[in-house]
Amino acid sequence: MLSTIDVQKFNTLIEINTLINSNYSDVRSLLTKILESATKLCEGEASSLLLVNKTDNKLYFEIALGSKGADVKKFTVNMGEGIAGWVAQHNTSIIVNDVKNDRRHLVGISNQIGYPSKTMLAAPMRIKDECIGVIELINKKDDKYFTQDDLEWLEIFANQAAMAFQNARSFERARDEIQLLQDQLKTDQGYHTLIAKSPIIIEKLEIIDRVAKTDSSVLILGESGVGKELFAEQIHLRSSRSDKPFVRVNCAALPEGLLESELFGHVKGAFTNAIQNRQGRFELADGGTIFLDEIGDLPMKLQAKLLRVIQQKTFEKVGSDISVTVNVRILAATNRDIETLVEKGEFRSDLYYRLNVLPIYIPPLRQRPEDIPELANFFLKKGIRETKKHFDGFSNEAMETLLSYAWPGNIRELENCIERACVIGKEKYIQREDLLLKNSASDSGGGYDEENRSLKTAINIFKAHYISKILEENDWNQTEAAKSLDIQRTYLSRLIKELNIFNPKE
Ligand SMILES: Nc1ncnc2c1ncn2[C@@H]1O[C@H](COP(=O)(O)OP(=O)(O)OP(=O)(O)O)[C@@H](O)[C@H]1O
Repeated sequence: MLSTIDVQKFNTLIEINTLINSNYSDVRSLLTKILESATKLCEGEASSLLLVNKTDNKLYFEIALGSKGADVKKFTVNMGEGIAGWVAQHNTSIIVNDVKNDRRHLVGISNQIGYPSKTMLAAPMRIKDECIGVIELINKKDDKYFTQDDLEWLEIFANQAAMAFQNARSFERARDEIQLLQDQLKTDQGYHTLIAKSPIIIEKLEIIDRVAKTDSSVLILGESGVGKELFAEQIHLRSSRSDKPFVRVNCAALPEGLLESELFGHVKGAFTNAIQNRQGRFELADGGTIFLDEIGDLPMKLQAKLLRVIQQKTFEKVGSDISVTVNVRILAATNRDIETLVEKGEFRSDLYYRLNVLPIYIPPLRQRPEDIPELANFFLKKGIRETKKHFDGFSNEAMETLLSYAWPGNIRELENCIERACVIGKEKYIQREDLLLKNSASDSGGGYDEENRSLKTAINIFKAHYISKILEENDWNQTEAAKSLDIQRTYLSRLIKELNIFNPKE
């Protein structure tokens, strides 16, 4: 008859099997669950799961449980070195109940983390007889010894882990491949992949879905680099015009004369270099969508012409008085404070109201940290493709830095940062140093890392955060912000300098 503990073990196995068959996508939590179960059922105090990296023939701690788990993860083990290395090299499981006197034991790691190993149990994770990793349990509870029975169970768990790992890896590879192909397809068609994970962006996409079905103009607002152009693409791609052209124009890129001809075209002889008739972007976009980026920089004269296109769908080419009629949906974007431009008389209010029928504000990256890991991994895959290097991801410290940085340049800055890290980083994980970022919570007031944990640093980080927030709420008007903060304006201005507070609108 089965004992209670066996029933518990069998139930755990069934539970793990169900998970393996249902949740391929999150391999880390699955492996953690397997390791936790093995540790609990074999009564270990601590445990690790190491994976073999064939490129450098080393074992990396993928998961480490127990009081010193976080410390262990910094180490790597050479093939054949230590008990885990021995198990990987010989592809055999072992019980070591007198670790101190076992030649294979790596004293270095135990000493450095201050966690003496007395007893150990280790089993290889095998796929088609090849060892791809090792599970090891450390110190049987209550100073007991590990038994043959424990070892047999650990082997079963190690097999489960190997199976889960293999399934998840194939799943991830297929998913990455699909994403890469989709991305390639989009790039070939001139579009970008939009990564969205945070609830706030998912909500924006839902709004965009609804907005896309209409023909109204849309004004997309947000700081530089937040992805306004990608949202414009989504509006077009989700609309009934998606099989028609999507034409982009940067209104700040050209001087007034050239921009007019670029937008509306010209006829032969309209100006010195007009040697033949030329279609403008509005005509090229006929039936589709035009995206006017940096609309806040559109010169007054062209603002009047644009207003007419919106109201009457007609315009004249430069040098012609014949009206051209087009059916174009207008999307516009700006990172400038357009309301202030209207107040100052630099942007026509009638055009603003026409464009602003459906305004969509894209929040800066610092307000949606959930997007950071997803975006970072997406750019990492692009970096891998371009540099042909093999990165498996980011070290924990690197990811913490990405998450705590303020990203004044938003996603564009993150993209550049990862691209650079792929070039300078060494396989197989991107390290914090490769990011070339100050490890700061707000790009201001100095970094906050292991060596720099003083109260003064923490206070400065808080001050920088808080002041940025108040400035943002007051549209970066220092007089107003100083009033809210109840300090002198001159003192605020000094703090801005001292704490390196950056105005993203400048
Ligand atoms: N959600 C996202 N997923 C993937 N890539 C993104 C995302 N958002 C932005 N990017 C990338 O970040 C970069 C900046 O995006 P984009 O040009 O759309 O920003 P913008 O808000 O229009 O900036 P600007 O105001 O300076 O014109 C681009 O390379 C874009 O592909």
